Amino acid sequence: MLRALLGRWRSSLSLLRPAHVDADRAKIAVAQLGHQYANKVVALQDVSLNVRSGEFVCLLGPSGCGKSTLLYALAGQVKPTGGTVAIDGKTITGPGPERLLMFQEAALFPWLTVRGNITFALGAKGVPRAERRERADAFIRRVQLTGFEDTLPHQLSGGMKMRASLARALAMDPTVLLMDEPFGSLDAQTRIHMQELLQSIWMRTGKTVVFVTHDVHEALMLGTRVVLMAPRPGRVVRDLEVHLPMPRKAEDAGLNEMVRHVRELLRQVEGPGLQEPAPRRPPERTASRPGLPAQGLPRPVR
Ligand SMILES: Nc1ncnc2c1ncn2[C@@H]1O[C@H](COP(=O)(O)OP(=O)(O)OP(=O)(O)O)[C@@H](O)[C@H]1O
Repeated sequence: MLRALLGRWRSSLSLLRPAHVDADRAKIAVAQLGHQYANKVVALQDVSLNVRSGEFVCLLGPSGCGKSTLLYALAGQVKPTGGTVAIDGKTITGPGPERLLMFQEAALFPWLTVRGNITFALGAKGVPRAERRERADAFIRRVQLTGFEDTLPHQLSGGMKMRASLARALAMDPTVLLMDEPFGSLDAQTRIHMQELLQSIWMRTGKTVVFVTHDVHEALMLGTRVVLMAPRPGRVVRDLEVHLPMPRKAEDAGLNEMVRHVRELLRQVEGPGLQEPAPRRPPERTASRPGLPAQGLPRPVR
């Protein structure tokens, strides 16, 4: 019995392997990235990370380890103080239409319906008026919101708002989707539902996704790769490929064994001196978020 359990544990952990991706084969190539904020906090130090096209990479780590700073540097919203980010071999200098950033807030225009939010975004992208409605409805179907096309955001639940936001993001057709704890404010059940939905959409569309989370289970449920980060200074400490088959189920035994193992790895890399809470963010960072219909639109440079 014990031998069987040990065997199963070993076999699921063998599905977690160090990642090695050459920069010249990468969709996203991050090289020796560093970022120091004006208050001298070193949010990132010497971060190098290569992401293949079509990978689902989860940035995982405790509060303050620089996950969001790295994500915003990929979006071109943070100008790093050192190093480079290249997309398809071209160094980025700011935001671009091939990358789209999604936040925890759904950021829908409150006066527009679900369909209206999407057709507005399609209009901004230059899609002809005649095509917008049909395309919007196709994405509404994809996120399972059929029947809510004419509903205003305040009439939707948190999960439904997030689905509408995801439909709008997909309608913009970026090749890279950058997601900053998008399901962080949802209840546990809705969160699992959203994870399953996102996974099935990712499997069909093959988008490159970089997804920030501090939830180990979420990272292993979704990621083909998990990048473990540690704070002060923010850095990458492990880069692991997850070879668990997809689609994954939240209660899958192999997944949950892996979760326990990665939690232990995180405990080791965090160390005793890192348990103190991270300094609070300055107010301007969050103040601009509520109600900000800002998918893909410039956010303040931090
Ligand atoms: N605008 C800013 N000005 C100064 N320091 C900042 C700013 N934004 C973040 N920081 C600091 O940079 C470090 C990394 O922050 P970041 O938000 O990137 O970490 P994180 O891992 O995403 O944290 P969390 O999980 O809490 O969102 C932290 O110490 C944070 O206090």
